[in-house]
Amino acid sequence: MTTAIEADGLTKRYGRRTVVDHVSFDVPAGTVCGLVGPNGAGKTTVMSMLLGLVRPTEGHARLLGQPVGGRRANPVGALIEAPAFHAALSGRANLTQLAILGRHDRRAVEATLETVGLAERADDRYRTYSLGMKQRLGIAAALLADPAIVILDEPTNGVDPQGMRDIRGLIGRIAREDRTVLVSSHLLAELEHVCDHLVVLDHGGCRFAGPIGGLRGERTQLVARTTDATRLPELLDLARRLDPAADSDAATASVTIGADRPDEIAVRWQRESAAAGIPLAELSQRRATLEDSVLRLVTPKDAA
Ligand SMILES: Nc1ncnc2c1ncn2[C@@H]1O[C@H](COP(=O)(O)OP(=O)(O)OP(=O)(O)O)[C@@H](O)[C@H]1O
Repeated sequence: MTTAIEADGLTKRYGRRTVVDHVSFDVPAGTVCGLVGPNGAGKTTVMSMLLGLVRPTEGHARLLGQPVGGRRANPVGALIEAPAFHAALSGRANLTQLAILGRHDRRAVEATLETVGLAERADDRYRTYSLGMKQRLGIAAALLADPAIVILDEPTNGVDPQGMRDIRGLIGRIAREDRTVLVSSHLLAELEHVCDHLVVLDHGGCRFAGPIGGLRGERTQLVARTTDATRLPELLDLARRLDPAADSDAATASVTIGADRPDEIAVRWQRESAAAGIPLAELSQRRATLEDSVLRLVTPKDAA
């Protein structure tokens, strides 16, 4: 399988601060890869290095085998930060200007307007567009040169739920056109249904990189509910002996733990709760969601 994006030890320091720390990952051609992590994790900086906009302090990147920042232009289109369009011009006029400036085929304007679902509103002024439409026009601009790789930085940021769904659908369509998409978000739930691959960043470091199946449903969780909410702290103490990352939820008087061997852990937990005299109403198993799995990889805010 061809590798579309190759990050090899990418590192960025600003003064003494390391904001991206030896990040390495490969994205196979034709896949959608999500780049996720909390605010400030380093997503934009990694994307900027892949685009040659920021020079790595160490490490290097290749796009379809070509070094980033080398002599040959990289086959990449991007939406990074807010797209800069002329408010008084229509979507079509804005794209046409960009096509002229970039010496792209003018027919690409109509094709990309279709792809991003803006053909019907193409003659309306940019300033009348919703945030979701503005982002889609930004994606259209990224597609003008017919790039093999598309890099989108937080394209759904601030967009309403319908707009988000439109953008997710669009990302799927772009990938089906045989392109590789790298898309970032601090909200995994937004991306999990469109991504094949995932790169998880936290405090500049790479916590996971690979096919999403490697994370999804990796662990089972046990949820125990007590009928006596005053005993919840004790139940949590017991749970933390089995899984230091166990967490409690006061609203449901329940405690959740991750368990690789759920049956064995359930028996132990039941026995120890009974010995401590904590009444359990329910002990159930559920598959950890992808978000649960990713949250386990990133440092909680209060521990940062
Ligand atoms: N030019 C710069 N000079 C100094 N520090 C910078 C610069 N650019 C980014 N940083 C810092 O690097 C860290 C990572 O920033 P980056 O924008 O890459 O994170 P992010 O994951 O994209 O965050 P967000 O989700 O908030 O956009 C932040 O702490 C940021 O303040």
